[in-house]
Amino acid sequence: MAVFTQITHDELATWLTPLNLGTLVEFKGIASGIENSNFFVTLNDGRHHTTYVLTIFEVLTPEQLPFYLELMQHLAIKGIPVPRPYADAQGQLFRPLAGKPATLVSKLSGSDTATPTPAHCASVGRTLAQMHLAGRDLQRHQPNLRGLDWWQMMEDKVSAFLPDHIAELLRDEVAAQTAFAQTPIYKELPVGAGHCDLFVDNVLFTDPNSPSFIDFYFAGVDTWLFDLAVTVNDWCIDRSTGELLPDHLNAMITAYSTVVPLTDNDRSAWGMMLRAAALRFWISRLYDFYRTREAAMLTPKDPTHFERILKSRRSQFETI
Ligand SMILES: Nc1ncnc2c1ncn2[C@@H]1O[C@H](COP(=O)(O)OP(=O)(O)OP(=O)(O)O)[C@@H](O)[C@H]1O
Ligand SMILES: N[C@@H](CCO)C(=O)O
Repeated sequence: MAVFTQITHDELATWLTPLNLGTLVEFKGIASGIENSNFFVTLNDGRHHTTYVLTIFEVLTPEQLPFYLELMQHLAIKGIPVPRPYADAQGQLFRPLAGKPATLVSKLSGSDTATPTPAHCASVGRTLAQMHLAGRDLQRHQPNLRGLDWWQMMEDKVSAFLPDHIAELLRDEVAAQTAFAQTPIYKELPVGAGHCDLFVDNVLFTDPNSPSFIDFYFAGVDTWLFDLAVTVNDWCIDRSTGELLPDHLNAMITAYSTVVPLTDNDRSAWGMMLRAAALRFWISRLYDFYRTREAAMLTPKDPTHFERILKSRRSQFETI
């Protein structure tokens, strides 16, 4: 279930009026997703029925939202296949609905794939690189809020729940990433707006060559290589072992580097970035696992999947 906030037809119709997109025909909650309340909303502009996606933000604050929504708007205007948020006459991209910030964005076609192939990986890699280039002139800046500072802050909180040898792994990796962030190799990596959560369930396809990216609500300014590593760690793996699949990996890296060439420095950093990307989601899943159990709300995602991926990447790539 992913409708945490209930709304009425009248309440929504009133909220939609300043967008001037048409009259409300119907709306229905979207079942998947764990962060926000999402609805498909159908409007009639006098000639056509068009369906949009309404998101009510359950956790994100009005201070954090402008970056995500302006990034999506910026990318959509530049032709990157992402949802376009709609503004009212004052240019506001979100306004309160049922006491929480809410936005209306375009609905993209297609569905996610349960079985990524090298062809999917190639189109995702190419589009990710195009997205990185298109984001270079975005004016607004917000760091990846799930970056190194957050890992350091979360380490003690989640360690409390872990057996000693697993807490030791966590401590060791956070320390390795802290040291790596001080190296010239890290400091030379290209930085810009990234999706930072481009998992298989956040990409919709009408065919394997036409991906659209959704769910930008963990986006942030980080190294482009970290964004690519997050993507590789979900798209180019054997899902039971977490091991990298060479054909998927080659397809994604080759397609990405056709648009944004990878440098020798990028290659030197690659192993640590794959480890960083695994660490980021291991920590967030650990946190959600214990927090969600307390709240008894949703089935949490499996943290041991990323513990396994981190161990595998650590055995493959040494600390720099
Ligand atoms: N712009 C869109 N166009 C089409 N479908 C969308 C769009 N936005 C969301 N969806 C649908 O709604 C579902 C849930 O959206 P989303 O993944 O953003 O939820 P969430 O709770 O924010 O995310 P998550 O649990 O992945 O962090 C998606 O899997 C997709 O099916
Ligand atoms: N992609 C994240 C969830 C947040 O979108 C995960 O699989 O842990």
